[in-house]
Amino acid sequence: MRLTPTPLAGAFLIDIDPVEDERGLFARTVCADEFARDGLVSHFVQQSVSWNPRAGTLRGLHFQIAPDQEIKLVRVTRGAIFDVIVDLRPGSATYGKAFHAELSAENRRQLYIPTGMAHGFQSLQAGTEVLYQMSAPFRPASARGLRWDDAALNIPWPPCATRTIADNDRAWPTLAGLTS
Ligand SMILES: Cc1cn([C@H]2C[C@H](O)[C@@H](COP(=O)(O)OP(=O)(O)O[C@H]3O[C@@H](C)C(=O)[C@@H](O)[C@H]3O)O2)c(=O)[nH]c1=O
Repeated sequence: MRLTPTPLAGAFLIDIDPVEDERGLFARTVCADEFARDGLVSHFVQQSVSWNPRAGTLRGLHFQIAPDQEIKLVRVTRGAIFDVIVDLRPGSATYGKAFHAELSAENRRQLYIPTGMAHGFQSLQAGTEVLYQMSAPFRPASARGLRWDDAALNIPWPPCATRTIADNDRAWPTLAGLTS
């Protein structure tokens, strides 16, 4: 596995180191020892799947507040996403900054998201399936969101003919609104 730090401290892109032969490939996707070397946790308490039949489906930006803040490990098992995180850690040198990466079934890339970040994605292909592992259980009372199109975040969402977004995701506050 190759762990590459992102500009947002504590967030990593994780790529596999495949061993290939005539049958295909084999590769580790989580390793407690390798994760621990870079300070990553590998104990997750929930795993969830997100199915997106249409391209242009946008989910997010989501996070949970204390005491239910969660680490997420995200990968795509079918299709592709434009995956986004935003640093919401008070006092962080990159507070309010966004980072994005393309995760796909083809590139098998994972994004490790530490606590204190909002997360969202846009599906880039019809029939995209996203698999999450989470370090803390889902608690509806702690679930919060941030506006995906807040101009202050300057996220270069890929253009698409039709965007599918849930009403609650259209109604989250902007970054300025989160702190006021
Ligand atoms: C997130 C979540 C939702 N649910 C339920 C609540 C609701 O009835 C239904 C759909 O929930 P949502 O509309 O919040 O699903 P969705 O908008 O796909 O939420 C997800 O968005 C991405 C961006 C993330 O980062 C995830 O952690 C998660 O927040 O599933 C769970 O049971 N467990 C969970 O972990």
